[in-house]
Parts: sequence; C-alpha cells; structure tokens
Amino acid sequence: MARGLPKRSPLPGVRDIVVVASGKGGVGKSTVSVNLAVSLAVMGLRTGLLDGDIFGPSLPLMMNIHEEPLVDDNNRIIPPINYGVKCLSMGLLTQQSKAIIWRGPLVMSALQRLLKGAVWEPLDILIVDTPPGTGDVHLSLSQNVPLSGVILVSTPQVAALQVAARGAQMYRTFGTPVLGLIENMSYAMCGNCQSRLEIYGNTTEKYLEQIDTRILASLPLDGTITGCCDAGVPVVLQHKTSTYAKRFHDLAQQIVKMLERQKKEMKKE
Ligand SMILES: Nc1ncnc2c1ncn2[C@@H]1O[C@H](COP(=O)(O)OP(=O)(O)OP(=O)(O)O)[C@@H](O)[C@H]1O
Repeated sequence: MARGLPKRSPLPGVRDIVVVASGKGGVGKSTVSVNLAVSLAVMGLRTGLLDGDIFGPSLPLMMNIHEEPLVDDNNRIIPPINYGVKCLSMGLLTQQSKAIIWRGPLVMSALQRLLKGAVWEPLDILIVDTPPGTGDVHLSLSQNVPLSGVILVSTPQVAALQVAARGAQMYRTFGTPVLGLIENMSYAMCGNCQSRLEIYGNTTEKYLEQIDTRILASLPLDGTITGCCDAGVPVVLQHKTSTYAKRFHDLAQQIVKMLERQKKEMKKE
C-alpha cells in the first residue's frame, strides 16, 4: 500500500472490486456496469453488482429487480439475484418515487451498509456503479475497501473526457489502477444512408495520452441499447448475437485477464 493511504479492509470472500466511474453524468456508467456484470456471470464468474449511485439509482430498472431485499439473522442484507448477478441498490431500500435528500455522512453510511452490511460472499468480482464526479461515494469507496481497478466511461466529447481525466487522477491518488476507458455513444449510424455520425465529436484519442490509458471498448449510440435498459433486460441477453453483446463479452474477458495479470505481478513483488 502506498504511504499515507488509509487502511482499507477487504470484503471477506470477495476477490476483486472494480469500480465503473465517469466525470460527467448520463454517459452510460450504469449501462456498462450492468452489461459487464452479466457478461462476467455468463463467463462463469460469481458476480455482484452494487449500485453506488445513492441519489439516482438505475440498477433496479436495468436489472429488473424491484423487491426489497431480505436480511439474515445477523441483520445482513441478502442481495437479490437476477440474470446470475447478485444486486444491491439504494433504490431497493427506499421507495423509488421518493427523492433522497442526504448529506455526506449519511451517504457514507448508506454505502457502508450496502458494501459491508450485505452478504456478498462468495464472489469472484463485485462491480460498483458510481455517481458522476469524484464526490463522497468515490472517496468513501477508495478509503474503505481495496479496489482492483477503475473503468472509466466517457462520451467522445471534450466536456466528458476532461472530467473523466480528473476522475482517473483521483483514483490513482488512492493507488487504484485505471484499467481503461469505455468510449460510449462514440457514433450513431444514419438510418437512411448508413453513414457514421460522430455526434459528440472525435476527441477521445487526444485525451488517452493525458489520462494515460487505452480504450477497452467503443459502443455506438443506438436505440436498441436504450430500449434494453428501459425494459430491464441487458442487451447482452436480449440480443445475444449482436455486436453489442460481443463487445461486452470482449470487455469482460479483457477485465478478467487484467486482474489475473495484476495478481501474478503482486505475487512476484
Ligand atoms: N450506447 C448507448 N446507446 C443508446 N442509449 C444509451 C447508450 N448508453 C447509455 N444509453 C442510455 O442513456 C441513458 C443514460 O445511461 P446510463 O444511465 O447508463 O448513464 P450513467 O452515466 O449511469 O448516468 P448517471 O450519471 O445518471 O448515473 C440511459 O437511458 C441509457 O439507456
């Protein structure tokens, strides 16, 4: 552990925790988290998905889980399972229509409850979807549990990439490796002439150097993806043979390989 960093305690029985983050909102973190988690489960990994977006949870909708979780005899929350993934979200613990108005310390304790007060084990990997920015949830995660890596999600526009770069810097400060960037909504296909429309521009390459990372996957802006999110069936399951499914499966394989490599290197040290 780097000098000066807070002491983190691992989640017992959880091998890797990987965070999905972005600077800007609405760029596709939850979409990536959900489809990555399901792809990892399809690969046979024991997978969990924690919705760390306390104020705007989208996991219940996207994973089609709506029942309030049960607790065990030790008052630990039992994450419900859908599509082979153990899921927890603040949206399952509060009435969905109620807006949450909380200050920082409450956010921290809600996250602690979801993270450490739940029966996640045994898991190979826990994917944590986060809110935009670098606020309380990101700090709390970074300070409390060892993170195996962060996956950044951004659209190819300057406004999103600039803040993604800041996010990368924050995670590195806490010693968390940046595994790579998902370029979401990279382009759209014109329905008439099938030409590629670069709606958000094409500036990702320029920022890769600044962020010091690489693209793990690029995904187009496509109504099929939106429709699957809204219908609560991840695109990797609804359209199993689509290029989207293939890209998410490739992404899952890349992440697994990176984490394996990381473990080997740590053993050598
Ligand atoms: N590649 C895509 N093509 C079409 N729609 C997409 C794509 N990626 C995400 N969306 C849609 O965009 C919306 C925002 O996506 P999502 O909720 O995943 O973003 P987010 O970064 O998690 O948002 P927030 O910052 O609010 O947490 C959703 O309605 C989702 O269905």
